Amino acid sequence: MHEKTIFALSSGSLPSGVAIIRVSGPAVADTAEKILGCLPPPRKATFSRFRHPSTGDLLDEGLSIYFPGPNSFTGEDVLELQGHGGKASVEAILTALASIEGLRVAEAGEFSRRAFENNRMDLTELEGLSDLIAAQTEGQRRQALSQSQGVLRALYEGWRSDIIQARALIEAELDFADEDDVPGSVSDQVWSGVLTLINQISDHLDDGRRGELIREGFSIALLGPPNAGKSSLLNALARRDVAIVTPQAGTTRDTIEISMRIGEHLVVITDTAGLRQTDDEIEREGIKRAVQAARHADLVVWLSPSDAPADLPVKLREIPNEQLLTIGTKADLATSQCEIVVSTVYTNGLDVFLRELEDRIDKRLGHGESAALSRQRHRFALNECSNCLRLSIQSKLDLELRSEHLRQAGDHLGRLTGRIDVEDLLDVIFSEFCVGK
Ligand SMILES: Nc1nc2c(ncn2[C@@H]2O[C@H](COP(=O)(O)OP(=O)(O)OP(=O)(O)O)[C@@H](O)[C@H]2O)c(=O)[nH]1
Repeated sequence: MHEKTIFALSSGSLPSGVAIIRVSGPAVADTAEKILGCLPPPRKATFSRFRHPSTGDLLDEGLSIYFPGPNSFTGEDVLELQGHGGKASVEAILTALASIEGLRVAEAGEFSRRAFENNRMDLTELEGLSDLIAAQTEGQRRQALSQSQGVLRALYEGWRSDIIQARALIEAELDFADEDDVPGSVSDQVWSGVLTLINQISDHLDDGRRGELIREGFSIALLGPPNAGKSSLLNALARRDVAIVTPQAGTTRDTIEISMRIGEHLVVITDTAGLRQTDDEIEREGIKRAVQAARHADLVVWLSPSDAPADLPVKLREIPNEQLLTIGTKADLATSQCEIVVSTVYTNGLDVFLRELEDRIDKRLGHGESAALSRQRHRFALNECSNCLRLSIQSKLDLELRSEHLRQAGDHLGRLTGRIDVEDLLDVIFSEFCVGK
């Protein structure tokens, strides 16, 4: 239980129609008495006048809602004041709250941190909540919402409890090994269960980074020879002049990125330097970066000008087919062999090109049909868990050692949901949150 009661503006930037100020902690009832004159009935929106606790001056009027702990967002007593969203109105209430003994302004993510500490949410649910607030696309919203509702928590806690149960059986076998009434074959069942679990974790990890790509953005690199029209295409997609376009070959030297939505997903598109042999040191560095961008991209679009078709250079031939899309550019100048052709001068073909991109992205990222891990942190913990499980099923090892590997595997999952040993992680995780959340 925290001694201090915290408060902050929890709604968005001001001015706004309505502003919500949230107060959480042991002094909520006292605060309500001082500001509202009484504690409102639990979980009922109540019309209230907000007054300064010492002068009695009317500051604003609106709704107040009291959520008694532990059934509140933070698990503590919570009071929400919904007033007018003017800067001065909000400032007056925040100042009045600050004048009350035992109250202080909340730090970024502090309400959520209290929710975690009071077992209202686990770490994956809180990360989902943080992603939900940051979500810009339908895909991100859907993924974040289901994560905040506990899809990953349920999955990982289920796996952890399977491991704990397996370990209990092994420990029993160790304890009663000398007694006749414990069948020696118990452990055979346990290890086949662990093997199933290893396969489930491996399927969950082997998802083409779907959840991470939905969250961070699917990356597309535009590559081609100089003057193929890469920067023109980037500008057409962005609908603004992001990159310099000139008739001079080799205009783009560095990589240029834009973020945009395609269909339901966030996409990061990178314009790159045209690929050619050159002695120019700066251009060579640009080309090196272009090749790197291609290797890291989830999809490479190769631009082949219709009036001077260009094959994919040798150094890019290792890119798998499903990660490559060749399009013909400058369709207004000549006929192209490519299935998809665009002209940025007459802006034709762009809709077909965008549809193709959307199809490919949807195929890779899906529509949130199954729970997907969404952070490197999850991947790391699951890999570690899986490694420990693999060690545990090695029959040549001592049973005690195998049980210890099981314990470690469970602990990696416990760390993932925040059930154990995460103090060092919390500052990093909650710093992602905004004040008031
Ligand atoms: N006719 C025609 N010209 C185009 C089209 N797209 C681009 N161009 C012209 O082609 C030239 C090169 O275009 P950029 O978009 O700079 O080509 P780039 O591939 O980025 O070129 P680098 O920076 O040299 O790699 C410019 O003069 C553009 O106006 C098109 O669809 N049709």
